[in-house]
Amino acid sequence: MRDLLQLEVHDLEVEVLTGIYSEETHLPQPLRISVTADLDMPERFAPDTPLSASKSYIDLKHAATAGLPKDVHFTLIEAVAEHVCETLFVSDKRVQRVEVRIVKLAIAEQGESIGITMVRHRR
Ligand SMILES: Nc1nc2c(c(=O)[nH]1)N=C([C@H](O)[C@@H](O)CO)CN2
Repeated sequence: MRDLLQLEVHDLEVEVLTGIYSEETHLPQPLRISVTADLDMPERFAPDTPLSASKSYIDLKHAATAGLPKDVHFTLIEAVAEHVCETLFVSDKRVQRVEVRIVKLAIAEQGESIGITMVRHRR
């Protein structure tokens, strides 16, 4: 089995224009987004191995925050997850798989978490 490195960022709260219903189409709403990216990695990380041998986890944070367009309405949160996946695949060919979990915070009634998890593999 191949070794892999998983970069992770969890529980980012991001305002995104998303939703099916008319009351959701004008104002951004809060989503909780977590991202895991599977990366090819070198044979070994030595003490002096530079960051270029890996990938900054800050890139994941950027893909799920500033990298999301403010002026696009995403009908489904699936499309938000898709955008995050595409950003990471395009940014680095070593990224082989991306998992994005999105919880739509505004629809919780008693603290439950409602949303999706998308897993995409590089095609
Ligand atoms: N799989 C999905 N189901 C639903 C979504 C969605 O984005 N993906 N969105 C909605 C509505 O926007 C809802 O959250 C508004 O309360 C319903 N189901």
